Amino acid sequence: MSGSEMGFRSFDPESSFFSYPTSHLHIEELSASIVRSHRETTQYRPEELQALRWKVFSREEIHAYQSKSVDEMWQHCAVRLTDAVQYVVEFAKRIPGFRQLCQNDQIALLKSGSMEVVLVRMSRMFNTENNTVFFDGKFAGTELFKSLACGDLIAAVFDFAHNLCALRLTEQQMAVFTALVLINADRPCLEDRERVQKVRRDVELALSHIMHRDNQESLLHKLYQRVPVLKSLCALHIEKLRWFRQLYPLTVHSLFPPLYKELFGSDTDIQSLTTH
Ligand SMILES: O=C(C1CCS(=O)(=O)CC1)N1CC[C@](c2ccc(OCc3ccccc3)cc2)(S(=O)(=O)c2ccc(F)cc2)C1
Repeated sequence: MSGSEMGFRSFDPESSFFSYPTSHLHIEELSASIVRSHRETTQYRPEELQALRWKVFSREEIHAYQSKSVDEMWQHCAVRLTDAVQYVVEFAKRIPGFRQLCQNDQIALLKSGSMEVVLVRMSRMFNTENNTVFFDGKFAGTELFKSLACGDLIAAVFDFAHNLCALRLTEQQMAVFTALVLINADRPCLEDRERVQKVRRDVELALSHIMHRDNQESLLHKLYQRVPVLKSLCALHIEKLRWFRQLYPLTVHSLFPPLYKELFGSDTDIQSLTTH
């Protein structure tokens, strides 16, 4: 092992956090740990999705979804989104660097990043050949979501999933990319931004390492280009939620999952994430 691969730890008296040139071994271990966490916290494995790929909704089934009321369909998607977010919370908690952050910063990163990770994970569930996404056990096109009355959000969600799916990331690349989406030192309300940046730097090294190993470094800039689109998608979701909440305040208040309201509602403090 060369000197740089050994990586020498130097204790930084100012902080309890070792500041060391990241060793090659540390990055390999971090990548493996993130991939393992991803595998343990995705609701469907790639081979399962492959098998389901052509299982599409019938015209009658699509009609049934389109006949749902706006509030019923919104509630349905809110419940599914909350389910998916809970898997993202579990994924985050299993990322070595994430666990070492203070509780408030873990919550701040999840509040601003969990939806983005769901949207990235959604691209695994996308079929670019017929522009459908896995939903409620089968693959659905945008027309199925008509009763949500937010066609621009759905079109943008599908567009993002299609473009990312077309990059054909491996599960390992997807895993480390979602960790990078989550661990972002520019998020609002972070107490120890520097510490988040240190963890992020290692995840960035892990992603470069994996893309280099797979001979796909050309994908890196395409991946980084997708990040601002994620941000705009989440802003559009919040805007639509505000519109929906004005029309159906009681549905949001009494029928939406508490975690959904805490994450995406007005700035209420997040109880359920801390009790996890
Ligand atoms: O794909 C997942 C999961 C990803 C992680 S996983 O492990 O692969 C299991 C599946 N999703 C989980 C939830 C899903 C979701 C995606 C975006 C979304 O945007 C915000 C929103 C909220 C309320 C109304 C409209 C839009 C809400 C839910 S979904 O419901 O399937 C859904 C899908 C498409 C669509 F056009 C609208 C909803 C995507």
